[in-house]
Amino acid sequence: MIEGSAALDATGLGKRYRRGWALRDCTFTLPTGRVAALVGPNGAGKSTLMSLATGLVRPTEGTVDVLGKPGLLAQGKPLYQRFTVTEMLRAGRALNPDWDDAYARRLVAEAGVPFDARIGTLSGGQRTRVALAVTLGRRPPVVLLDEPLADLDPLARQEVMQALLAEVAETGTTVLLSSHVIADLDGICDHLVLLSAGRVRLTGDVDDLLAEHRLLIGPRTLDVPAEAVVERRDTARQTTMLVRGLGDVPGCEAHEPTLEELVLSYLRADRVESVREVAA
Ligand SMILES: Nc1ncnc2c1ncn2[C@@H]1O[C@H](COP(=O)(O)OP(=O)(O)OP(=O)(O)O)[C@@H](O)[C@H]1O
Repeated sequence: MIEGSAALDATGLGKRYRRGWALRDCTFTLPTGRVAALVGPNGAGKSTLMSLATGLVRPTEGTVDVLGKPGLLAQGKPLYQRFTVTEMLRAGRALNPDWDDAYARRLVAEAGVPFDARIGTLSGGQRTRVALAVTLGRRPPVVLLDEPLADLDPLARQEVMQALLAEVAETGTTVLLSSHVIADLDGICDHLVLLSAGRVRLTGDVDDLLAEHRLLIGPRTLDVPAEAVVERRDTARQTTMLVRGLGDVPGCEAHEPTLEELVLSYLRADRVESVREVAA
C-alpha cells in the first residue's frame, strides 16, 4: 500500500531477464505533484522501471506501489495506425471511465494535429502529441512518459513540457519522464531519479541535490577528501571536480552545478568506473 504523500514507492525493486539484471535494488519514493526526471544511459533500466510501475512486467524481487492506475506513454507510442485522430480519441473514451474528452481534444488542437488525419500518415512528432493526449485524457494521477520528447522539434518540446507543467499545477498530477536531453529537463523537473547499470545512483529533490554539490575549478594541485569527489577531470592547466557535501574549498572557483552538469558528471564517472571493471 502506498502511504502519505508518495505517488510512487519502490523498495528493493529488481527485474532479471535471461541475460542478467535489468534493474536491481531500486529503492526510492516519488512525492505527489512532482515532475521527476528519470535519466540514465542506454540500457540503464528506465523503460524496465516504467513497465514494472505500470504492472506490465512483474518484479523478480521487491515491490513498487503507485497511486491509482498510472498512465504510460511507452517508447514505441502504440496507436492504431488506421484510426483517424478522432477515432483514436473515441477509443480512449470508450476504454476509460474517467476520460476527459474536452481536455484530450484541446491537447490535440493545441498541437495543430488535424482530427480527420489517419494516425499512420502523421509525422513522428504529431503521433507523439496524439499519444500524449490519449495518455493524459485518462486523467491518471501518475503519468509515466518514456522519452516523450525524442522526436519533437525544439519548439514542440517546450510546448509539451509547458503543457505538462500546467497539468501538474492544475491537477496535482505526478509525472515521471525519461529523457536523454538533460537541458530540456532543466528548470522543469523538480525531482531526479538517476539510474546507472540497473541501480539508483542518485535521487531526490533537484534543488536539494544541486545545493549539496559544487563544481570546483582550480589548479591541478587542488586537493579535497577523496570520498567527496564524484568526478575529477584534469587538463594540462587545471582541474574540474564535482564534489558532494563539502564546505568552502580555498584556492579554487566554486559554483553550484546546473542539472545537466550534475547528471553528466555522474554518468561520466560511472562510465569510467564500468570501463575499469571490464578491463580488470
Ligand atoms: N524483454 C527483455 N528481455 C531481455 N532483456 C531485456 C528486456 N527488456 C530490457 N532488457 C534488458 O534490460 C536492460 C535495461 O533495459 P531498458 O530498456 O530498461 O533500458 P533503458 O534505460 O530504457 O534504455 P534506453 O535509454 O536505451 O531506452 C538492457 O540491458 C536490456 O537489454
